[in-house]
Amino acid sequence: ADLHNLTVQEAAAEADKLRPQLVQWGKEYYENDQPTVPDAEYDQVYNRLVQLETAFPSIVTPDSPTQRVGGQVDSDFTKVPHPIPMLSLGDVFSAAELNQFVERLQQDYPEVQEFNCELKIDGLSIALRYEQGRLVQGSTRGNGTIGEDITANVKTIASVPQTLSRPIDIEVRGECYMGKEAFLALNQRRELAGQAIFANPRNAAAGSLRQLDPQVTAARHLSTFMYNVADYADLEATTQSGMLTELRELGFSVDPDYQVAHNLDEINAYIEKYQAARDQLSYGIDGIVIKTNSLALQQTIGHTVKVPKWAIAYKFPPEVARVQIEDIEWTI
Ligand SMILES: CC(C)(CNC(=O)c1ccc(Oc2ccccc2)cc1)c1ccc2c(N)nc(N)nc2n1
Repeated sequence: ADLHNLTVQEAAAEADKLRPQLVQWGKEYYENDQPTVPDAEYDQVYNRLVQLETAFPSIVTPDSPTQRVGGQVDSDFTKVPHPIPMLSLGDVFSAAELNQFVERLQQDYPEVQEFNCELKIDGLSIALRYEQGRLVQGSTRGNGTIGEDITANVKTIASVPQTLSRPIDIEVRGECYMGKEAFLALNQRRELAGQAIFANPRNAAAGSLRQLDPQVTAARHLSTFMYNVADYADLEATTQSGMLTELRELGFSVDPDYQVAHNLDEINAYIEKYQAARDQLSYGIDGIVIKTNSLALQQTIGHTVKVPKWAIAYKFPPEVARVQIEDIEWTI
């Protein structure tokens, strides 16, 4: 029944029915990995219990599944400010526009002679904060200046290091994504359970990260590729490519496909290489990011309110889902 016309007693009665159900399903899931219900059904019942307990805090019991360590009762996540904003990227959709961007940049700043080319992974941006080399907070990009706290969830992602190789304070940003295989498997499970499937890997990753229950996130096989440091003052690197190498040495998962380019021809060769290899990659990419390689020059060139002026995203046309013609019913 709709939350608003429930009495406290009715809410308590409904919650008392849902809890043992979730505990039972949780046991099947976490102990012998034999869930009798699909994730989506678990999520649905869990979120109903969260709604009931949020609307009627007096009915919360200490043993409620929502009170598990790391679980959060409030359905909206704690907000996390990004003092150093997580900027967006300007987009271009053709070689001509890309050439224009590079030529104009080199006209304004002739000293720009090196670029770093990186894949643009089809996921969502996250920030990871470490103190003395230990993970203390994970957050989503949100609107670039305010994100959501997803610390408990990022801790379940295998590629997120809990401890770095050096005990430094650092905030690292990158992409959280779901690989193609994990995406297809998840959608097959949801299809079998008659649940709505995710339209693309990005939505699947976002839905999996924004789970109130970290154990559900853990089962979604998320991956990360880190690509930026909020304040790189303590790093040795003086270039974007060097910073990525240093991030890998610190223990982060970094996409190895980055490559330094010295001119438009080398940039275009990189783009052609990955446009051709797109289907073979184990994760989705929606473009290529070209950055001025020198970190000092990045600071000189600067940024607008929303995007850096020393980087551009060259976007690929959206991958079309191939459907065999014989699968389509023709109405004559
Ligand atoms: C370049 C940047 C926008 C990150 N950089 C920033 O967010 C950023 C943030 C503050 C900056 O400068 C400031 C420092 C202090 C205060 C304000 C701004 C500069 C860059 C970006 C965004 C998305 C990317 C993506 N999907 N894939 C790859 N491979 N790279 C990406 N790179």
